[in-house]
Amino acid sequence: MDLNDVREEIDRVDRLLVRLLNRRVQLADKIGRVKREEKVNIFDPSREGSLWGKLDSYNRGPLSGTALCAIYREILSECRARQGGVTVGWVGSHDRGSWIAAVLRFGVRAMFGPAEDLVSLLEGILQGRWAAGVVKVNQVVRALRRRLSPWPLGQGVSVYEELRLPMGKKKAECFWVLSGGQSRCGRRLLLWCKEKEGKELLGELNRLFFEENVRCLWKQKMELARAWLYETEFSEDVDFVWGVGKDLSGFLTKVERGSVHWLGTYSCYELLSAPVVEENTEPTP
Ligand SMILES: O=C(O)C(=O)C[C@]1(C(=O)O)C=C[C@@H](O)C=C1
Repeated sequence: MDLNDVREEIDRVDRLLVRLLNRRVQLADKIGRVKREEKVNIFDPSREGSLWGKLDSYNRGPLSGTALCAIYREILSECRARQGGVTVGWVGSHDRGSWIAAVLRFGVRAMFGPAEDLVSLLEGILQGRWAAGVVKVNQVVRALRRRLSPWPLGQGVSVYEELRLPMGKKKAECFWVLSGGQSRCGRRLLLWCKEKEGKELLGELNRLFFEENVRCLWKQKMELARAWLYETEFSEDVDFVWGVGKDLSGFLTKVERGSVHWLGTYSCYELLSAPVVEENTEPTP
């Protein structure tokens, strides 16, 4: 194989890619003009949610999903910036995890601002100061346990995505992307675990966090979970499908990719064992 021949081919592909990228940016500019005229928000989390699903289904490899995601993160970041830009709030000045997650989600062309706590983040989103917010799931859980803040769903702010940042070999830190409006994912919780555990955890979760806000559904069998998703996914009030259990994400990734609007998975045990932090015991920056 002649190296120069392959490099020439790469040059041709690069030229084409750059041309196509500019075409995409021009189309986003067009949308930006309409959005300005009609006073529509630049950041559209539902549209972006469906875009991630579509990209994944277009990708036949060998490009990895992670790489495709990283490339599109910056493409979208540029498109939003040209439309006027989005500001993203993040909670947790004492640890930079949420900020890193925010940059990894919104790219280098977004603007970022720290929020004192979850309540100020929710307020900032409601008041339009931030188009989106990123918060560690454990921080939401802690705030809920201290009854410091309302469950964000149904209060004018919704959870749109869950991000997982790998931390070490086996661990990952979970973050939520919040934004204004009603996300298309409902208020149902899909628990995916053994019957006995499921019943216990369901009771505990309801008692601790969700009260009347979230309808919980527990399914033990894959076929039932699938039937449940088909039956509910496009109905109005299903906005939030939250799976708990190890196998669920793999199953949905394979079977349902692109059709489930948003799905987060989290271990119930991690959630429930999150320490209750008393007032004034937060680590200081
Ligand atoms: O579809 C839109 O509303 C756009 O503005 C385009 C676009 C994109 O570049 O794909 C950009 C920003 C939005 O958050 C969603 C998608």
